[in-house]
Amino acid sequence: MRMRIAVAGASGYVGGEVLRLALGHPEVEIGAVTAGESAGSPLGAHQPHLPALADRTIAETTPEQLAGHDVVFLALPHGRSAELAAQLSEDALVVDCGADHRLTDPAAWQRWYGGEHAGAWPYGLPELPGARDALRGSRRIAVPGCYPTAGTLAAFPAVAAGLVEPEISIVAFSGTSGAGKAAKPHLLGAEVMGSAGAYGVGGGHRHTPEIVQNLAAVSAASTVPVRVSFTPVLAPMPRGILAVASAPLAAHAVTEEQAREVYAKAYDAEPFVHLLPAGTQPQTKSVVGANAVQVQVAVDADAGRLVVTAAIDNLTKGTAGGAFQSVNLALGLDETVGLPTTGMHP
Ligand SMILES: NC(=O)C1=CN([C@@H]2O[C@H](COP(=O)(O)OP(=O)(O)OC[C@H]3O[C@@H](n4cnc5c(N)ncnc54)[C@H](OP(=O)(O)O)[C@@H]3O)[C@@H](O)[C@H]2O)C=CC1
Ligand SMILES: CC(=O)N[C@@H](CCC(=O)OP(=O)(O)O)C(=O)O
Repeated sequence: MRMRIAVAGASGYVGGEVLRLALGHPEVEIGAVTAGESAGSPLGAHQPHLPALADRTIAETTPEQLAGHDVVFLALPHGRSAELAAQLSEDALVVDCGADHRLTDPAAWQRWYGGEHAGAWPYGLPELPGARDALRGSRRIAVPGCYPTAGTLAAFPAVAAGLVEPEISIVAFSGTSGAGKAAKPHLLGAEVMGSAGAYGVGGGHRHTPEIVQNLAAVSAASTVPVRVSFTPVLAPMPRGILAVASAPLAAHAVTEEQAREVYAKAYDAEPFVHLLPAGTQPQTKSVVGANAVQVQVAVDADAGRLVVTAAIDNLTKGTAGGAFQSVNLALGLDETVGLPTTGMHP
C-alpha cells in the first residue's frame, strides 16, 4: 500500500529521522515538509544527511499544508501537536511523535504537563501486550517517549511474569539529541563533552508516569501498585539510550536461566528486539540508526535483584523507527517494511 506522507517539524531531529527512514521505505512518497521559524528555507540547510531532499522548501505548519496526505507525522513540541491534530482529517493517519496523546489519565497529564488533556491515542509500542491489536487499522498513533521505550522494554517482561516486585528502578543514559536541536545552555559542547550528569533526579522527569502506565497495564501483581524510580542521565554522545532497570526478585531462588526464559518468551518472536547471548552487553553504538533493541538479563543473587539492560537509538526505535513500525501495522503492511535493523561498529 503506497502512502503519501507529510512531516511537520521537518527541520528538527525527529523530523530528519522520519525523512531518512521514509527515503528507505518502499511504500512511501514524501509530500509536504513543514516547520516553524525555518519555513521558507531549504531542507538541505537543516538536514545535511538527506541530499535527495536538499532542494525541498520547508513550508509553514498549517492544517492546509498537511491536508491531502495518507500519513501525517507531527514531530513538534508538545502542546503544538494536539492543537494541530484536532484540525486534521479523521481519514488521515496522524502520528504524534510528541507527548500530547500518550497518557490515559487526565490527572497525570495535568500534573506532569499542565493544560488541557487532549486524550489518549493507541500507543505505538507494538511489543507491549495488546498494543498491536489497538494499532491495527487505527488512524491515530501516540509515539512513546524515548526513555519510556527503553525502560518499558527492559522491565515489562519481568513485571508481566511476576518475576519481580513492582518496585522498579530505572537509570537511563541518553545522547543529547534526545533534547531536540533548539539551542539550550546545558547542551553546549563545553557543558556536555567529556562529562555525564543526572537530571530530573528524585522522580522529577515527566517520562515517569508514562513508564508507570505501561508497566501497570501488564503487571502480574494487580493488587500492588507499580512504582518506578526513574533517573535520566545526559551522556556525551549524539544518539542512543542505555537503560539499566532493576527490581527485587519476587522469589530469591530465581536463577539467571529462569529469568532469561521469561525474556526469551517475550522477545524471541519480536523482529526488532534482540536478547543478547549470555556474557555480552547492549551497546548504544550497535543500534545507531537501527530500529533495534538490544537486551540483556542478569540476576544479582547477593542483592536479590533482577538487572536488565537495554540499548536503543532514541531517534530510531526511540521515535521515528518505532513510529514507522506502528504505521506499517496501522496500514496493514508487514510491520518490518522499510526498517533497518543493523547498527554500527566500532
Ligand atoms: N529527540 C528525541 O529523541 C525525541 C523527541 N520526541 C518528541 O518529538 C518532538 C520533536 O522533537 P525533536 O525533533 O527532538 O525537536 P527539535 O527541537 O529538534 O525540532 C522541533 C521541530 O518543531 C518545529 N517547531 C517548533 N515550534 C513550532 C511551532 N510553533 N509550529 C510549527 N513547528 C514548530 C521546529 O521548527 P523550526 O526549527 O523551524 O522552529 C522543528 O522542526 C517533540 O515533541 C519531542 O518531545 C520524542 C521522542 C524522542
Ligand atoms: C536528553 C533529553 O533531554 N531527553 C528528553 C526526552 C525527549 C523525549 O522523548 O521527549 P518527549 O517526551 O517530550 O517526546 C528530556 O529529558 O526531556
